Amino acid sequence: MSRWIQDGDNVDLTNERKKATFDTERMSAWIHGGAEVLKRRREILAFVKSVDDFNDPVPVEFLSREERILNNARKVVAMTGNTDQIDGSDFFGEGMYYQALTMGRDLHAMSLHYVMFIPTLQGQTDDDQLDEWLTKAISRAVIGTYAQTELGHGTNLSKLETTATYDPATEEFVLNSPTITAAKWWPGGLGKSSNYAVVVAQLYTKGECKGPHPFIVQLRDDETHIPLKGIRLGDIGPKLGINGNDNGFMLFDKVRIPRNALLMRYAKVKPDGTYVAPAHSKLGYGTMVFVRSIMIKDQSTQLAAAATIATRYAAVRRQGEISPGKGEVQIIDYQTQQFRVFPQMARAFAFMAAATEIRNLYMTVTEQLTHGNTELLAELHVLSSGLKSVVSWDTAQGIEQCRLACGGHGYSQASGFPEIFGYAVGGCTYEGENIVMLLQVARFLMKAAEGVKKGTANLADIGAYIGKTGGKTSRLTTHHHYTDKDLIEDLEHVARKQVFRAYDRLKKAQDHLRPEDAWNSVSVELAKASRWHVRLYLVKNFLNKVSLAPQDLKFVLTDVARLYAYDIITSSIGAFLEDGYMTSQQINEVKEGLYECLAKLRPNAVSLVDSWDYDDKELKSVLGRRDGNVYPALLEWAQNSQLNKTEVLPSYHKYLGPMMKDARSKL
Ligand SMILES: Cc1cc2nc3c(=O)[nH]c(=O)nc-3n(C[C@H](O)[C@H](O)[C@H](O)COP(=O)(O)OP(=O)(O)OC[C@H]3O[C@@H](n4cnc5c(N)ncnc54)[C@H](O)[C@@H]3O)c2cc1C
Repeated sequence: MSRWIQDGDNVDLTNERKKATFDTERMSAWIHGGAEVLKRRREILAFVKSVDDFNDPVPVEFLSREERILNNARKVVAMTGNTDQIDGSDFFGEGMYYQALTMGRDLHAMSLHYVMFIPTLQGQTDDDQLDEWLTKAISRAVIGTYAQTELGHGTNLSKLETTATYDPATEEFVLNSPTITAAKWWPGGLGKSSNYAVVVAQLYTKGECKGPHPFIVQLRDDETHIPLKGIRLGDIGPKLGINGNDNGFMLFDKVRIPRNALLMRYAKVKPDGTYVAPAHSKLGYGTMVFVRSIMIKDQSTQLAAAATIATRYAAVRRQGEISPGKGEVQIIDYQTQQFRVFPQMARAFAFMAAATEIRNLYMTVTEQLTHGNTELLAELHVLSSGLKSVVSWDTAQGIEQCRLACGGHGYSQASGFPEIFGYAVGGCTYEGENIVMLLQVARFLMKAAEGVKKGTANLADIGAYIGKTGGKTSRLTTHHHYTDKDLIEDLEHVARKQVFRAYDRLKKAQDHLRPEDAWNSVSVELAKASRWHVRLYLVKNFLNKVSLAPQDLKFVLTDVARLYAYDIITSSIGAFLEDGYMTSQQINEVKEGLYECLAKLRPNAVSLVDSWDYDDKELKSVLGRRDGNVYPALLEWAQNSQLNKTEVLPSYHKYLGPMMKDARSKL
């Protein structure tokens, strides 16, 4: 390697960092919730880096699936020995950082254990069950997963086919998969790792079906780990991403489980088979809401990682010329490049701000529920469903934009993008398919619109704009005088208009169609209304958070927040023009504002992404290296390829060599 010296063109990122107009360290503290949290995060990172078992001997993208699963399992066990250092059960806080550093864009044998199994036990068991199961789960004496989805049904829970039929003679439930489509399909860690699961099955008692309920079920023998009699289990095979996880399938053949396997915090079955219904029909949704809430943080972290890679690489990479004779240009100086990458950075900031809010709301609701208060449950359900949908969607698209912005090297696994995308895009589907989630949000919006029309609406915070009467035209004059208040009013106008457009169309359709058909016939408009509702929330929340930021950070954060909002407006120009609410001149003003933000963010870009404080070990991207020393690192990374371990591949000897030899002999 020493024979070839470094190309003098390679950019030292320290020069980029000197251009920043703010203090990166202070920005990092602001992002992470204070200097103390940032310090703790760094301590954890330093600790994890110091333990050999947490590190990957070779980059995981070079491993087979089995090797990846083994690699992850080793880290899980290393984590067990260090739980006093790292509490992996706190997925809002340190657990998340831990995830990011050690497993990153993969899930491991115990991911579902922490994200779904333990939270379900905490949320759905009665006191006796909690005593029995939580200690075992937290100590890792058992590894659990969450098995709800089936081969035939995921979204439509009411049509799940797995049955749990109560037998009062033995005080047991009989778990059964009557058909192939009843096979549980997808649960993380089910294929080979977990020995327990929360299984969702249709509860039958006294000849009546009471709908889907959660049961705790042992799947594998404690000693041998072989599936128990009557349970067929396996791995579902390779996927687009998350291949270090053994997502599994499972079929039951009349498996008997005790009565108290039913998680009985809300619904109960008495020994004689009498069913006791939960006090509130939505109480069982707690775990889903929890996971959706943490997903906002998780997704924003993935988009931030992608934006970090694309921004740093854009500062390193030189291509083409702007002024002849002045040498090749850092691609970050092209406006088109800024237009592609900076909005992704802005989105990641906006999503992180929302993640903090939704976390706080989740905590409040959980506290209220312990006192039997369900007042905010619906709001949390709507907000978490809508945010989950919009954020995961925009994250997936944003990652792809970042990848494209890195040209050919973005296509290499060395960039990190394939792993990031493969992981993040799964979030569009699990925990509620995105469109289905938007349609759930739309139910709330249609109810709110109905209330406004009838004068009975009682709209708190997030839905209040639906009941407002806004101006007929935008107040925007020039982008220099475009206040946060004006901007929010403009977005509120479009969101409100879409809510009532969907509502009016729904009402019209209901005149001649059955309610379900009417709903389906306007569902594209309904989903649109939900998207606007969520985007409005994201902008409002971000602007508000920025308005409370320290003065020295506020300048640059305002550019970031404005870019986020302007990008939303300029991506949907028609919505602002169609009813004459804005003129094309006003839209041009927004565009000017956007271009100005790009130019203002250019000198701050590298430092802004630095503020997320990713360590190279976390980022796992050759292109996104903190020191910008991309090219030698790419050559070194490629040496990991199995194909480079031999001078000539056996395939040459077996197929290609003889073919060419034969062809040569015939010339
Ligand atoms: C990476 C990954 C991990 C997963 N982990 C788990 C796990 O640990 N445990 C578990 O139980 N499950 C898990 N799942 C399954 C996941 O929860 C389901 O895939 C998800 O709920 C969607 O259900 P589905 O696959 O049946 O999609 P479908 O519902 O069949 O969706 C297919 C299409 O139909 C549309 N559609 C469906 N219903 C409607 C409707 N009512 N109105 C309009 N359009 C509709 C959807 O929008 C979508 O476009 C995982 C999935 C993935 C991808």
